[in-house]
Amino acid sequence: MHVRGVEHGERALVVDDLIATGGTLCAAMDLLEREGAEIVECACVIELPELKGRERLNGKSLYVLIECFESCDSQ
Ligand SMILES: O=P(O)(O)OC[C@H]1O[C@H](OP(=O)(O)OP(=O)(O)O)[C@H](O)[C@@H]1O
Ligand SMILES: Nc1ncnc2[nH]cnc12
Repeated sequence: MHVRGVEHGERALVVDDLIATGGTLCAAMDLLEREGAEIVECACVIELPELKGRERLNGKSLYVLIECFESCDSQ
């Protein structure tokens, strides 16, 4: 991942298509925070709640459109 053009104190919304373990969102937040951004919220289209990615976000607000449980896979 690569960050450019982030100014200290800027407010950031981190958007990804999917949250599974939360590793990707955490890495993105770490990178932005190191550049001085303030993460306001995260948003994803799909959450796989059973992988508990939300718990890795240090209490950061996460908005999702669809929660997909393992039982969704076969439907
Ligand atoms: O919450 P995590 O466990 O980090 O997983 C979520 C990430 O996994 C997928 O990307 P992937 O690395 O599979 O590649 P992609 O960008 O090609 O979709 C997805 O697009 C998220 O970015
Ligand atoms: N467990 C998972 N299922 C589907 N897509 C993914 N992308 C990253 N982890 C995934």
